[in-house]
Amino acid sequence: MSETSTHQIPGLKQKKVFKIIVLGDSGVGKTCLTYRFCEGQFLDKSEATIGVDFRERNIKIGHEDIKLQLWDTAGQERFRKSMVQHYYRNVHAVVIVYDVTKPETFHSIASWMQEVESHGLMRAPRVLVGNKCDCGTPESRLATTYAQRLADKYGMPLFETSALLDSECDNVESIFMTLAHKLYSKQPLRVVSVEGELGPGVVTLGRQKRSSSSNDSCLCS
Ligand SMILES: Nc1nc2c(ncn2[C@@H]2O[C@H](COP(=O)(O)OP(=O)(O)OP(=O)(O)O)[C@@H](O)[C@H]2O)c(=O)[nH]1
Repeated sequence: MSETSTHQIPGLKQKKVFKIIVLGDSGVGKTCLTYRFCEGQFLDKSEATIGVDFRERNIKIGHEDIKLQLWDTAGQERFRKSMVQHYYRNVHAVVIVYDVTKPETFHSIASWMQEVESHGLMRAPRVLVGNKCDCGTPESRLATTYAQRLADKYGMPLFETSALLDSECDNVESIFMTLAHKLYSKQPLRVVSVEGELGPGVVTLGRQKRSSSSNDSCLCS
């Protein structure tokens, strides 16, 4: 987990910043979830992330202003490559996402956990998210009890949701707010200066169009 550091520039307002990385196979909906949380709507034309996308949202906990930085990482190995070291620098919390209609994305969780562990983040707050609950039938979706067992094994809360449905907005909110509250209660954490300025080591490489025939996309409602 991230070390505490403070960058103080006289005269500038200081704000606590929590860096949260979002991991999971390609196409599970990481970008749409982070977009839903930061922009309050579904991202209609999501494209495969290259490297990492960066979004942030200011929240309030009690009377304190907090900035949540969400690092939406590429699920495709070829788009991750040497970027991985950047993702894991100064991370405070981790979100691991799978697609409830694609068991293979659930089975990948073990290897995502290994990656998290190899970067020394086993003690960082983590949550597991089953996305695309609007897709398929209850029978075709991965059973909650099954997912809950794995979440329990790794000691992380499970959220099942949909980035697509407006009615699930509060649920998406809970994912990140749960982490924010956990992090806040463990202060002190990294403090950075300057509204809206990205810190060092922040890299955004843009996005690649997701082809409409790509079988890792899903808009089934
Ligand atoms: N039905 C449905 N489709 C979704 C949902 N979330 C995302 N999608 C679709 O799933 C596809 C992939 O979404 P992304 O958010 O780009 O997936 P990602 O995990 O960021 O993918 P990478 O950037 O390749 O790692 C897109 O076509 C989205 O429109 C959801 O909750 N429900």
